[in-house]
Amino acid sequence: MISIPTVTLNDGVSFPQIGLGTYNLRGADGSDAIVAALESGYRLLDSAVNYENEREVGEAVRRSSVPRDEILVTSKIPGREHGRTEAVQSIRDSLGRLGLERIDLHLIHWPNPSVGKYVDTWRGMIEAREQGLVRSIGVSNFTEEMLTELVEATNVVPAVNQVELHPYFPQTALRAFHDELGIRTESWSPLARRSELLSERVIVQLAEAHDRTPTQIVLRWHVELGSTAIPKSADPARQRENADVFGFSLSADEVAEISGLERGRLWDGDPLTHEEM
Ligand SMILES: NC(=O)C1=CN([C@@H]2O[C@H](COP(=O)(O)OP(=O)(O)OC[C@H]3O[C@@H](n4cnc5c(N)ncnc54)[C@H](OP(=O)(O)O)[C@@H]3O)[C@@H](O)[C@H]2O)C=CC1
Ligand SMILES: O=C(O)C(=O)[C@@H](O)[C@H](O)C(=O)CO
Repeated sequence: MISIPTVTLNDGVSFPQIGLGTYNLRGADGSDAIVAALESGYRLLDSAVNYENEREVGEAVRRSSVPRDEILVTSKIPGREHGRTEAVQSIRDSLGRLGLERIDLHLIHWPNPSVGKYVDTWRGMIEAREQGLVRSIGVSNFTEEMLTELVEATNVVPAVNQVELHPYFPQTALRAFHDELGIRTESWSPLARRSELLSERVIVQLAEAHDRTPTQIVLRWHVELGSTAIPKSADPARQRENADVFGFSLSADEVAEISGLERGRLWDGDPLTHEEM
């Protein structure tokens, strides 16, 4: 079994350096895939109300041989459930679907600035944490300005900001801001959804030099940046490949070479304009 090292979040919780994305893992196959990941060493699962797979995630947690306390389950509040009381209710509903007594990390999925309720939603998340419904609270797709607004309004710094991050979009400025505030960066679509990234010359050459796969080079780059990547794979062998990135390292020059692939967001996911309900 692979042992995935952890870091400590700003609320004292131990947080794995690699987790499993679960977007599109649904039904019996989805649940089997999540069990396989837990059995091979994954301890962090990333779900959301909008993935419509909280039942499968909860079932996988119960079916696996891993003790519940060792697993961190993440879910996210969708845009249509923004607001202070709505957030608490959304979390209760997620708990019901998951069949769990506590969610380990809960995030605001998208800020949806035109709706104007993310600060109230954050207040609801703080209440949910006080009520013991969730352990850690954080956000996703938040900009520097939005993070500042949350902290100024509530004095509570999110534990995590989960954002689009891969070698085509390294998020250098936002990561530096996270470091200043003590927010853990989490990378969504860390493999750029298996686009041409994995056949980029620099990635293939580094894979040959380190006797690793291109995917492992990309995921080790996330580790070197200090961001928790949550690659999604339905395949147990690829899940193991993705988690097995702690037996080698990349030099600062190699990290910089990979970051040189920067060209911007791959999808239309600018949180100032992209909204999801
Ligand atoms: N907060 C947010 O707004 C967002 C959050 N997310 C989260 O981030 C997670 C990961 O992002 P996602 O968009 O799924 O994309 P990823 O970058 O994780 O890429 C997933 C794709 O890569 C393939 N893949 C995985 N491992 C390998 C491998 N070793 N070799 C070759 N191909 C591989 C998968 O196929 P296969 O399954 O067949 O292995 C799948 O097609 C999501 O599942 C979700 O949990 C994603 C988007 C937005
Ligand atoms: O996967 C997620 O968490 C999302 O927010 C997705 O909706 C993502 O933005 C997407 O797949 C857009 O096509």
